[in-house]
Amino acid sequence: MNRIVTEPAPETIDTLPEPAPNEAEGKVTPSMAQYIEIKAANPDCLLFYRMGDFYELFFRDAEEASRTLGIVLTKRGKHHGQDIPMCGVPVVRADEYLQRLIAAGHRVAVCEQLEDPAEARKRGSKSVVRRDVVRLVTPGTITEDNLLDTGRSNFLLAVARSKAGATSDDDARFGLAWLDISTGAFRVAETDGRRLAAEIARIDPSEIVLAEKLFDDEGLKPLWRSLKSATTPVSSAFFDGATAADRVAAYFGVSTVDGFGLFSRAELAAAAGAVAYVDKTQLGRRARLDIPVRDGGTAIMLIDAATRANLELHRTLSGDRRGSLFSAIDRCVTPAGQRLLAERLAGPLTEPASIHRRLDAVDRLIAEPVLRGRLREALAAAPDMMRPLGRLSLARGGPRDLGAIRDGLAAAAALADRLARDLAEAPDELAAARDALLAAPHDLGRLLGTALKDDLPLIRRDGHFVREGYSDQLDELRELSADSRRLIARLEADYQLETGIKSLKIRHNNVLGFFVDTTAVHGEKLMAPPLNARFIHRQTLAGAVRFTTTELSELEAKIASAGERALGLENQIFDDLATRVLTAGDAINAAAQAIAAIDVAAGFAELADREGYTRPEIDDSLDFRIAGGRHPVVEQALRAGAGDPFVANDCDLSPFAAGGAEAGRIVVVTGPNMGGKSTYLRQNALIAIMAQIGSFVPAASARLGVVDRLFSRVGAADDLARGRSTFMVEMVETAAILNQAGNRALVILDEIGRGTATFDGLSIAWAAIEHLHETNRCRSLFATHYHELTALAERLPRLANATSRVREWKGDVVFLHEIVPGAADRSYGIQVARLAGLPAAVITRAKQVLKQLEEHDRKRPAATLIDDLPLFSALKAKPVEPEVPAAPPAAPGSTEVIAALDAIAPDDLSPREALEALYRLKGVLAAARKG
Ligand SMILES: Nc1ncnc2c1ncn2[C@@H]1O[C@H](COP(=O)(O)OP(=O)(O)OP(=O)(O)O)[C@@H](O)[C@H]1O
Repeated sequence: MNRIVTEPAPETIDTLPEPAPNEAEGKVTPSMAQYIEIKAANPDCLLFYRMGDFYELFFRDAEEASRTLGIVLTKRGKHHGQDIPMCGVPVVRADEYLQRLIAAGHRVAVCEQLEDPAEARKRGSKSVVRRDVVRLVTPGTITEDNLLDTGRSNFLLAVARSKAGATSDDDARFGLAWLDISTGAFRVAETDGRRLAAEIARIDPSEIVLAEKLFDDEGLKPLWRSLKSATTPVSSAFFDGATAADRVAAYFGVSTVDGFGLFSRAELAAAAGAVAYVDKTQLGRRARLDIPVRDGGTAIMLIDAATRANLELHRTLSGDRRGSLFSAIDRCVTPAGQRLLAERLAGPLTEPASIHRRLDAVDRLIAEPVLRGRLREALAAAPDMMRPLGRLSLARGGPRDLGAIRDGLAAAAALADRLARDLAEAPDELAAARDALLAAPHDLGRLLGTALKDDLPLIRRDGHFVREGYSDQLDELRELSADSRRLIARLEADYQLETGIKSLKIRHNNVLGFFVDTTAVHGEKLMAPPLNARFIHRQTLAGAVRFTTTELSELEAKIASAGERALGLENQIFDDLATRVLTAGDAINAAAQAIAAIDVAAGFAELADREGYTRPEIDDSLDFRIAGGRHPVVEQALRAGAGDPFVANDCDLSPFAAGGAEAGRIVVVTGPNMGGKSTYLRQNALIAIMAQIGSFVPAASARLGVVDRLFSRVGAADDLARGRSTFMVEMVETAAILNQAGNRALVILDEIGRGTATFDGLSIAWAAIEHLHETNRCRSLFATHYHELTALAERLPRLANATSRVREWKGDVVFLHEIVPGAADRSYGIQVARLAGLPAAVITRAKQVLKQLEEHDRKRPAATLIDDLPLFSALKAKPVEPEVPAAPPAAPGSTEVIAALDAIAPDDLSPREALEALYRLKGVLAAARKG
């Protein structure tokens, strides 16, 4: 790392670990003692130790940071005879380095100088500049824009467990409290052990805090380990149930939390843990938080982590936003809108009325394209107000944050005006947003408009952000310093005249202040009488000599004092404006949320209009009838690529009279590789999600009974970190589905069982379908290459087959991507392999092998196999008991052999007859195998 030091370092007495003579004997210098003390108080953080213009890191911290950041590791002095490793980052670029450290999973304690080094010097030459940690930077508690993703909330989640009355871990109640200190959002919910993982996946926190005991709990360790979020164990005292309510009340400055609504013990404990952790990391600075609200809980579609990942809701499996459902449906123009959309996508609703409330707003904005265009224009001019508000509450805000509130309030006024004027009989959601915008503190917006300049600096330290005309006093001081500058210019002209040196200049730098600058030749003249009476020598450089004069020093003092007073005044004005903003914080936040809600509704309307989506019909039934459905992401990708149209497909999983009103259909989809099976499965799941977040859907029509839980088992990936092979992961996910799906769930299973030997896989797939049909009784889509499974439709009344059509043309396959009723007989795997470029020799050989295998297979077709299965003989007679596990497929011929064995009475046989019986048995088996 390059360091250019142009001036003496401001801190001279406190240059930490300079080698001191006594260190060799094991003693430490006062500055080292200070470092060690602060580091000891923050053992789990990298310590950013402020020294002048740098944050320095020492010892192991330095080694760790230099590795993570790729910056040079140097050494500075000795400690107990050993070199002290050191590295540093410039304060001006600290954010960038912090971001990388946080992303790499570190926590950073920022230790600042709390006084001017000159102050410390006054206490004696040995004294050390006072320093302390002012903030812990952790993944869940950041507020800076460049550390955050603008379109994503940054949640800190606190998890508390209450075992009261529970008999097992699954029964234990878990309190969840999650907050985003950058926006103030604060929610709580309660869940049980079974739903905990799915809830955490929905919240998608950046950091989780929990009591050490919970962190070390053997039963929960696999869950913590599986999470991407940083997990931070803290003392159990953070979650102490006895003081939780008081702690939360104290944070909000109220005497009781009763006014916030009813919270369970577990929820309160979690909320207390969350605010205690905020206090700990912000070191007493009070982050502005909304009053905690109980989250929808049961009114939200539960989607587990694997399903979220597989369906690529927020990001693709490779971690990109591009290619995800989010990016396909995001037409928001504000960061707050994007965050709200991401949150809605994470938790689709399950109450038809709430869904329709959102759909009504979208519907109306589709019907009013001119108004929508105007609203979106106004929205685009609205900066994020939530995060600036968060920073101001933590005294971390700058002039641009005040500017964002000013511009945000102006946009809020324009939006409110537009809605009030142009939208008669507004649907509920838009009416509520309009009212929140009307109630925003518009006077304050106007005040900020008169107080702040148009273009604002990032930091307040150097002033220059208050507009002329706002404060008479400030204007006077500015005038004074402008006057003084004019005086200096006049002085320069006078000196040139007096000395006859035309090149004489008055200049300024930070070390000398104002000075008279001449060349070396002219310098001689000024140092000689009579001019030396006026010009006092300050500095001689290679080509220049510098002087000062009494008038110049006086003027400088005047300018400095006017500048200092002006700066002081600007800072006072800043504090005053920031206080006013914080006082109106709740109303500003409500307006910011209203802006986000309008943005999402208008974005959905834009999306539906441009993409030809329709309004889904949603109710409490178990229907699932989609006509002309499309995959929102693939459709857009095809259009952006070769421009191919997406082939729309129907899907009907609705119950029907003969199948029982309380159970949906299962559709088994077979068809060639590349035929569009996976796309079809996913598109139907995505349509359900889109409908339930309140969006129109890519279909000609869609009638859906709400889905309360969505499961998917698609794609295959191993999880070596958790010691699970691909097949094991598949089975764990399948087990979760079969154990948990109720009749309101939607289940998407893609190629179950393909990760193992054919018969094992087929048997598992088989049994899974039966279980879904008989026990889970939920709406399901099942894609498979086991064509044998299509025969199940004859026996399971609510099972239907669908297949993806292909056309064969001169030995090639053409994929039509049409999903039609019926079953496929082949997979065309070899044709697809040829398209993929497998060597011709391999293709030819594969065809030979396939032919032989098919001939062999013809001798025992699938139907015979099914008839052989004891389960199916039983099924014909009476329905299967749900709990009875399906029997595996029997080996061909076993029934006949068993019957023949049954007929033998060994005690009645001579040895010769026994031998003959054995030959007979072998004969029966051979005959059965031949078919
Ligand atoms: N309805 C459709 N309209 C147009 N193109 C489609 C459609 N469905 C799928 N495709 C295209 O076909 C490709 C293959 O689809 P998909 O992966 O769904 O096939 P699959 O049947 O699941 O294949 P495999 O059995 O090999 O997994 C997709 O990447 C997509 O580009």
